[in-house]
Amino acid sequence: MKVGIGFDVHQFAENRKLIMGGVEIAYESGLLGHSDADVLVHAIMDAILGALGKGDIGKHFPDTDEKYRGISSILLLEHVWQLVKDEGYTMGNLDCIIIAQKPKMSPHIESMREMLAKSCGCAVQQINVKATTTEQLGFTGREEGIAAQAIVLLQKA
Ligand SMILES: Nc1ccn([C@@H]2O[C@H](COP(=O)(O)O)[C@@H](O)[C@H]2O)c(=O)n1
Ligand SMILES: C[C@@]1(CO)OP(=O)(O)OP(=O)(O)OC[C@H]1O
Repeated sequence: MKVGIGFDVHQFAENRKLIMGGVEIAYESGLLGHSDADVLVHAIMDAILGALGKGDIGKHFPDTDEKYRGISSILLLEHVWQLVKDEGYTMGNLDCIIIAQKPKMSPHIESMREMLAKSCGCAVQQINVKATTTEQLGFTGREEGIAAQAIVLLQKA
């Protein structure tokens, strides 16, 4: 078995789509990034790469490379998941948390789980997505951005 953790933060920006766990959420602003800035998927990829001992997303997908501009992070996750398969591992379970004052994530959680399970070739039941506010405290509480954390357990296939 291999375990890994991931964490990421992106700031809010106007005229950007809000993509979370591969799901587009209708909201007044989105997140800024070189990619689609899907902060949840970024934390998940870092957790997976950590479990594999293969660095982080900045190493695999540098933000200086134009080919990643505006790219769907779900596509990047599918690439990372191929590395898992190449190493002979499969999903044990993935747990993650979105730290956001707004918007409300709960209506979108099931769609996110389905997207993530599809990308990682596993059952929805192996993926858990949670959300919390920080009770108006800190940068997330001031609605300056969104953070996400993830932990993954990989098992030998
Ligand atoms: N952006 C968010 C934040 C929270 N939720 C849901 O609300 C519950 C209560 O959050 P607290 O921060 O007040 O503890 C939380 O457990 C989530 O179910 C959400 O959907 N979106
Ligand atoms: C995903 C990448 C690559 O497009 O870009 P961003 O969307 O800026 O995300 P970040 O978490 O800052 O770092 C990884 C990047 O290399």
